[in-house]
Amino acid sequence: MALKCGIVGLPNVGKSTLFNAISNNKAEAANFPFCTIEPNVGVITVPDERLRILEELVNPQRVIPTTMEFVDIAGLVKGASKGEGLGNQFLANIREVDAIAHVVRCFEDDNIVHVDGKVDPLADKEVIDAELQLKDLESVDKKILRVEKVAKSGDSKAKKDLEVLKKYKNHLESGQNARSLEMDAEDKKSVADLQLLTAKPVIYVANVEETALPNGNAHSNTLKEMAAGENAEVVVVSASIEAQIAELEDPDERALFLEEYGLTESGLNKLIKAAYSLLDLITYFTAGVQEVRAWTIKKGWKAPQAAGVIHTDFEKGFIKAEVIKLDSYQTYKTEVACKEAGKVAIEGKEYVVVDGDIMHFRFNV
Ligand SMILES: Nc1ncnc2c1ncn2[C@@H]1O[C@H](COP(=O)(O)OP(=O)(O)OP(=O)(O)O)[C@@H](O)[C@H]1O
Ligand SMILES: [Mg+2]
Repeated sequence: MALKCGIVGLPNVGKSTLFNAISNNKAEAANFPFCTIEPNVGVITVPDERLRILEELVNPQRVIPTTMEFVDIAGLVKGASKGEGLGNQFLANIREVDAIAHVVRCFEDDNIVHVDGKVDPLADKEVIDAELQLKDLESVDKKILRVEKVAKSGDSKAKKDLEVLKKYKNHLESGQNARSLEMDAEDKKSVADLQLLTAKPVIYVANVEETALPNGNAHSNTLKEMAAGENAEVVVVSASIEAQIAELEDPDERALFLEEYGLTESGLNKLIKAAYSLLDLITYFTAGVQEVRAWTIKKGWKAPQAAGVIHTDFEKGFIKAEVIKLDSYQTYKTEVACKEAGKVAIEGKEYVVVDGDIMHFRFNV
């Protein structure tokens, strides 16, 4: 289940700098099985302190974190929805991602050209939003044309679709993003096939100058105020610093570097984690002497479905799951000791996996 987060924004705002930092992370995770990489896609590991805790307890041969993909989508400009600056191609790239990291320039630097002449995070954000909205409007209009005919013939599903589509049309035409339209899950089905760009969950990345770390500057604060109104998160990073951090291989050196900038964690890590939870993803672990491993599932998944991420046979032949909580593992140190202390729960098909569960599946093939 590869989660893709697209890096979107105006040209020259720091997207590639950020992406390069991410790609360096990918090189670090090079011992990964099954990662095919396209030139514009970086497969990165999802940072998780719990893996280190498990590693110390279990002392396995290898530790395998879970991964996520970042896609560097080239800069969008005004008119992108009309094909300006290869816009259509880039917009098609956005269609394929699950979440959007919207990079907004918040750094002042006269040497770095801003496409619209001045640093103005809200105006920049609106340019991007408007292009995505126009593209969505195009999708909605096309579907309206199709559905209208069927609706006229009295088809009740088409009538309902039409009603929902018109709501989206009005919403988009008033300059708003599809994600802010309140719709129940049933109604949303009428637009699900369109994969609306502005319906995708978004995180804003405020790219500030390094002297503005750790808390950001006036520009990033403006962005935060805006984002609060959208219930969206803002991650403050300095892309150029992130690139430097990514080049440091020694964790101690990294920690020192971060400390110098008053940071406890790299902006990239924060961004990855934020993207992960934005998509309602959670992690469970398997822990054995051969391998300690993190697995990604969606919040709310039951044990058999979660087991299926490891192997389809695990899902098909699911019998039971043994579940240990991380704090029990930390207290009792081994699986055997956990068992003796009654801290291994035996769960059935209806068990909803909780973030951080350490799972052992029993199955039949
Ligand atoms: N936080 C920052 N502070 C100062 N300069 C920065 C910062 N982030 C990026 N830059 C500089 O901004 C310039 C543009 O960065 P970059 O190439 O990453 O932008 P981009 O968004 O990928 O542009 P494009 O859409 O054209 O590919 C680079 O010279 C980079 O070093
Ligand atoms: Mg670039």
